[in-house]
Amino acid sequence: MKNTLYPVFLKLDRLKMLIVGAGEVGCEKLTFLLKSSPDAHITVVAREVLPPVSELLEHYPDVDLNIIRKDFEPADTEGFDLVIAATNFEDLNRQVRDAAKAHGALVNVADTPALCDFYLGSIVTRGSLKVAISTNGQSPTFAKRFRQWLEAILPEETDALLSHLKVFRDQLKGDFETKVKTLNDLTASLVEERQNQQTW
Ligand SMILES: C[C@@]1(CC(=O)O)c2cc3[nH]c(cc4nc(cc5[nH]c(cc(n2)[C@H]1CCC(=O)O)[C@@](C)(CC(=O)O)[C@@H]5CCC(=O)O)C(CC(=O)O)=C4CCC(=O)O)c(CCC(=O)O)c3CC(=O)O
Ligand SMILES: NC(=O)C1=CN([C@@H]2O[C@H](COP(=O)(O)OP(=O)(O)OC[C@H]3O[C@@H](n4cnc5c(N)ncnc54)[C@H](O)[C@@H]3O)[C@@H](O)[C@H]2O)C=CC1
Repeated sequence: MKNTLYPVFLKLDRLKMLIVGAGEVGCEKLTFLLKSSPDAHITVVAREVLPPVSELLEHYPDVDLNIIRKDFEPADTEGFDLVIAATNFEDLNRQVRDAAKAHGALVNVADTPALCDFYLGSIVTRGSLKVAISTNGQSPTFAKRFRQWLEAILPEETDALLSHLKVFRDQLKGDFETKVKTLNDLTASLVEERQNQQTW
């Protein structure tokens, strides 16, 4: 099966996100979102809210997380750029999707991949480096395990290396072509030395 998804890296501090449903799945999505993007602006609308969701407010004291305990109404999706439907009712999730689409948002429907405009991925972070993993919806568990494997093998000094490269990059003189060649020559050993060292 060909994976035609196109990954992008969203600046969630500039967007408004709504999550409808705050059970196991809403909580999981929210936890991973905040872990990666604690500067996100997130509103949660749910009839009932699991305690771990409210506890996130203690874990991220500066977070812009607005938890509203109420039944979902279509008007709740107004003004949001991204909407996640994570209730335990398929029909309700579809209603959330329809309302969100009518308001121009991109939608993720947790129980129905066919209705999703985007999927959430497994995420590995090492300072400035971020790797997003998707299995095309085939096996989120594989995505999770692959994340854990990458987390285990990525050296701690990865972020320091990126910082050094940024300093070097800023100091480079010459035209674009010369800069590209210098940076490629400098980093060639990263690929050569590591090739065939680690396998999945
Ligand atoms: C399509 C997608 C839509 C979306 O949610 O965005 C989707 C859909 C579904 N997930 C289901 C189940 C599980 N999901 C997880 C975990 C994760 N799910 C995530 C993403 C995605 N899940 C998107 C595709 C990603 C891709 O392309 O690979 C991760 C990566 C990111 C995140 O959630 O933030 C996160 C791991 C985070 C991490 O640890 O790094 C686990 C494992 C666990 O929790 O241990 C299970 C149980 C085991 C199993 O079923 O595999 C079900 C069945 C529900 C049911 O049966 O009722 C559906 C619906 C369906 O497939 O029909
Ligand atoms: N994408 C994914 O990674 C996964 C998706 N799922 C699917 O996600 C869905 C949700 O599962 P859980 O979180 O375990 O369910 P849950 O029962 O723990 O939580 C459901 C949430 O929806 C809220 N809700 C229900 N009716 C509502 C209404 N009218 N208005 C506002 N909020 C309402 C509940 O109060 C609760 O907060 C299920 O359909 C499940 O199949 C399950 C596992 C993983």
